[in-house]
Amino acid sequence: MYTIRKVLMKSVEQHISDLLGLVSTPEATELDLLKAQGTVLAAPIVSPVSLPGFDNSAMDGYAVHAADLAGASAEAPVSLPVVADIPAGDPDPAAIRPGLCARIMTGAPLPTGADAVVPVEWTDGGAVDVRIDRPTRPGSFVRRRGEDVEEGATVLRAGARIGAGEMGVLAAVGRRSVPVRPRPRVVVLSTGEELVEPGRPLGPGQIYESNSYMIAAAARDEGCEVYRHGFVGDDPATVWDTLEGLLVRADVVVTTGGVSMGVYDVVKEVLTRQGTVEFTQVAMQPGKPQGFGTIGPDKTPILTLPGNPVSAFVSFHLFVRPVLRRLRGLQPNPLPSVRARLTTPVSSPQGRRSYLRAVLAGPAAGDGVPTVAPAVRQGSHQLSALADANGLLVVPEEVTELPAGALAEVLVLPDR
Ligand SMILES: Nc1nc2c(c(=O)[nH]1)N[C@H]1C(S)=C(S)[C@@H](COP(=O)(O)OP(=O)(O)OC[C@H]3O[C@@H](n4cnc5c(N)ncnc54)[C@H](O)[C@@H]3O)O[C@H]1N2
Ligand code: MOO
Ligand SMILES: [Mg+2]
Repeated sequence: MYTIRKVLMKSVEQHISDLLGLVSTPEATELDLLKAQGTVLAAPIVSPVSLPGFDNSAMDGYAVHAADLAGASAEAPVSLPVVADIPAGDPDPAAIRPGLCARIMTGAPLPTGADAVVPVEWTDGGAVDVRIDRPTRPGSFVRRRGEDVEEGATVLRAGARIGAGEMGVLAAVGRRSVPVRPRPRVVVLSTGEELVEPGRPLGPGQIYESNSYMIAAAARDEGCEVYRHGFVGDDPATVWDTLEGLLVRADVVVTTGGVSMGVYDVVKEVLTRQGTVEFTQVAMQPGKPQGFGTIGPDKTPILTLPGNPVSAFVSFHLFVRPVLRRLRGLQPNPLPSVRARLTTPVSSPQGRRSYLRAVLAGPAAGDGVPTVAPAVRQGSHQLSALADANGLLVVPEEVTELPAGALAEVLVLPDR
């Protein structure tokens, strides 16, 4: 028997705010630098060293007293005796007296006395005596101690995401490990009796399971540690037992399928009984049926996404992503958005905000406005256009038609 209930749909914003109520940013943990990529700093990083740590040469050349080269020119080069060779890593180069110079390599400590470096290209390259054909100034091609980072300076703020640049800075100031928010552990489970693991033969009425792969990939792109359990059929006891068994691995559980109005919509059935998960309809397309709450003794947050693949994809980017960002220690910002000009007209249901898969491209006209081409196939089951889409075109609730040439908001999907 169907139980039919008219539900007032809630707004996308309200749903996001309800979901964010489920999670808070966890305690810090210390991670080895190599394992910290993609995590978020829990405390500012103060440098215990200066960068550079000592005055050193910016060029391969000669360490000189600038005053010795006054008046040097191509016609009247100055010749200086070369009294030392200073490679990078030289622990204690001898002082250079006026009238003398030393060969010096990039990164090598500037010897006491010398106040400038002359690049080898400005000389005859001599090893015993060197002829230099132009003057220089004190400080020329010298990298000063502390000119990049002063000892005691804050080099990274709390909340910074550790990417390649941050990694470089951390290593450069000598950090071996860093205090970060632990990577959220995301368990992904799909449901549906019709599903078959890719690679196996398909029977009549069956389809390949794709949601768990897609959602797991999206969560990994968000810096999470993902356990993709795959899928279970539509048996309520199996669904519950599987979920319960997975809780030890999860900071958050994401399911797909079984949340709509069907008599086999098992996720809704099982979790409604638990009483801690709420099922609702959001005024959007795709992605209308949504569920959220907590399960198990530790009140693990669970987000139940609709089973249609495109609905699950859009739900991830709108709803799961901000939750994961908060767990990671980032601001739970929505996807960035741009205004773009539509290449073809689109239509959208009254009262629901549409998110259409689209391809954003550079401006076609001289007005500098990017263009947005909505995919032709927009059904919630038609996932082919997901492969090319780099944006989600937003059509507001009250708008049912947008003509070609109209300006529209486009959410920018993360780079892959
Ligand atoms: N009478 C109504 N029927 C439906 C409504 C409604 O309001 N009234 N809503 C529709 C909308 S909108 C959506 S979205 C779907 C949501 O469905 P469920 O979350 O219950 O998901 P299922 O029924 O399990 O599956 C829907 C669809 O997606 C395919 N699917 C499911 N899981 C996967 C997977 N892991 N990989 C690939 N494909 C999957 C499944 O085979 C179905 O075709 O409900 C509408 N119905
Ligand atoms: O809302 Mo469903 O997610 O349109 O296909
Ligand atoms: Mg269903």
